[in-house]
Amino acid sequence: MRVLVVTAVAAERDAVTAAFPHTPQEAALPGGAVLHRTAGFDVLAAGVGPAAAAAGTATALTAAALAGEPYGLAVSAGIGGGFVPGAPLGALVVAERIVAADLGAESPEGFLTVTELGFGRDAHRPDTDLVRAVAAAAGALPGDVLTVSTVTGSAARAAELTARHPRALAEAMEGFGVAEAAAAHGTRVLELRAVSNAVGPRDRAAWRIGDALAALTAAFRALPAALVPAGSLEGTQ
Ligand SMILES: O=C(O)c1cccc(C(=O)CC[C@H]2O[C@@H](n3cnc4c(=O)[nH]cnc43)[C@H](O)[C@@H]2O)c1
Repeated sequence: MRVLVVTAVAAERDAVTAAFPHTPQEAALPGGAVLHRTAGFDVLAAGVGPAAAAAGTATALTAAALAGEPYGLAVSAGIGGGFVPGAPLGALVVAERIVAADLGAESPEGFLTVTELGFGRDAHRPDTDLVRAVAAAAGALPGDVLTVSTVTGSAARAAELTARHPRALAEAMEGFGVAEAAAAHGTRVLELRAVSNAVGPRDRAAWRIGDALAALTAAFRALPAALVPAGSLEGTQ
């Protein structure tokens, strides 16, 4: 089975495909997005945010299903903000839970999750064995990864998220969208983030994007070893 990897931007997509020896083959999806296919992994730069991620993931999963070659796993991957001190710059984080951290409602008593409001779910829990295998193979830290629509830019917001999600190691903007689309197809999901910046007061000059992209490439070099025993790469080359 093949693996679908969904990133936000092209630089992240290219960091993933750089892990593999062959030049990726390009394949157009309905609607015009382009998959980069290599060594059992199809990588899609679907855009920034959960809506773009869900739309791109659903399109790729549907196209594969209609072609009679469904994916065995969808992976949300890219750079992300790390909560200090648990996830320093350059660290890799694999999601134990993929959490929609700002999907819900404010109330005088505090934030209400979409689950508390009675609609759908506010978190997906990837397969525990798969998470453990990826953590061991790639040297990734297991913890919660938050999906937010607005990048955290203040100490107060970082503290609020940490109080609400004490197991959070990273935040990014796409994981929950990928996970919702994967769940709709009955496809397993993972989220893998390389930490480019600390979650907190905005300081774009301090982002270490190059180091994080290099960590992402290293993680995907290690990933096949973790996925073969789990059956996600059987029958691929
Ligand atoms: O400017 C560049 O060269 C560049 C190269 C690769 C990626 C980027 C991005 O800006 C990616 C945006 C993407 O990154 C995630 N992200 C990173 N840090 C955070 C954060 O602190 N909070 C939330 N999201 C973060 C996010 O998933 C964005 O989609 C630029």
